[in-house]
Amino acid sequence: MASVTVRVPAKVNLQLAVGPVRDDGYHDLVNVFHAVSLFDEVTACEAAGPELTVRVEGESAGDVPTGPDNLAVRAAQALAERSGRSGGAELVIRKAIPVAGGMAGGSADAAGALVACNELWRLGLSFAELMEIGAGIGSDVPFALFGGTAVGTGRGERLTAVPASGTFHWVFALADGGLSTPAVYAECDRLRATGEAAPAELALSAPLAAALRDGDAKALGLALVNDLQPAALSLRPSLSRTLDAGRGAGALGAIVSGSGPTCAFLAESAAHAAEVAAAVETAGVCRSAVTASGPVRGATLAE
Ligand SMILES: C[C@](O)(CO)[C@H](O)COP(=O)(O)OP(=O)(O)OC[C@H]1O[C@@H](n2ccc(N)nc2=O)[C@H](O)[C@@H]1O
Ligand SMILES: Nc1ncnc2c1ncn2[C@@H]1O[C@H](COP(=O)(O)OP(=O)(O)OP(=O)(O)O)[C@@H](O)[C@H]1O
Repeated sequence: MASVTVRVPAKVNLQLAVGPVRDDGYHDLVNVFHAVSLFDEVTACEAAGPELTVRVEGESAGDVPTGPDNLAVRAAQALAERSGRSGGAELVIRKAIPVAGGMAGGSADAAGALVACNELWRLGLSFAELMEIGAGIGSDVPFALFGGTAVGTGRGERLTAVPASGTFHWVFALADGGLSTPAVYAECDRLRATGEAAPAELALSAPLAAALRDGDAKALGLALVNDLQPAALSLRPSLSRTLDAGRGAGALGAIVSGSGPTCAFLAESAAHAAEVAAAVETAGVCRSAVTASGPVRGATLAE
């Protein structure tokens, strides 16, 4: 039976500037996404009937819904509706991206399902059409298709590539349990309403853009900024110990990834990343630590 497999990267946010809450409940952002080499794999298999089913494999499979709420199923459903084809497929997700970890794992699976089903069903939709359908599923989905390093405006779905040179080496400290993205945005609003946090300027950071252009990891480490970090720390105070452990191990930058609770550390080299990972694991401040590099391509058909 025919099947198509797509590999999709996780993201870390290098700059996450969050504006005031909008009437539709979303926040306007200046969101610099960076795709890293931590991948989920989505396989779409031909099915006999018109049903869309999903199976999830991997350590954290138990935390992922396997019904119509699964973001990969929702994406395949939206693709079927948009193309007028009543699609049937069995989706298999091999999960390596932490669930509810601030690394857009669910969005990656949605992007993977769009690319895989577009191919399996021979729909021939364009990249731009897949991006548009993806934006209807979640704000982070278009970037999982786009990949590389890019700035997202609006709610994060309007993307422009950001020039970057070289490879950056990362460590991700994975936490036990996740954080809810809406809850972290709501906490950010609350902290601002009480004066405990100040709203950011919605502009691409010039030092960050220069560091990316020059491939300067030291400068990039200093320029990392996440407006959701105070909110994630407020909801999960123990993350400050995780960040401190990475800084203590000589990381060039330490930041909560998106809405958290994963913490991201920038290292000087692959060897330095392995040292930082070992140090944060030994400090006992995370479930485990993994190394990765970026930027990498967005959702890509496997050979
Ligand atoms: C934190 C980030 O991961 C950074 O890239 C994203 O902004 C979140 O993107 P996502 O998980 O794809 O989020 P969505 O599924 O679009 O929205 C989930 C919820 O997050 C909040 N949300 C999301 C994006 C945004 N620009 N403003 C928001 O306030 C809203 O409460 C929304 O109901
Ligand atoms: N395929 C999927 N993989 C992971 N979670 C999924 C999936 N489909 C639905 N979900 C639900 O979405 C919630 C958020 O999952 P996800 O892993 O995308 O969070 P996240 O990485 O914090 O997202 P983001 O960084 O985009 O805010 C999970 O708690 C889970 O219930």
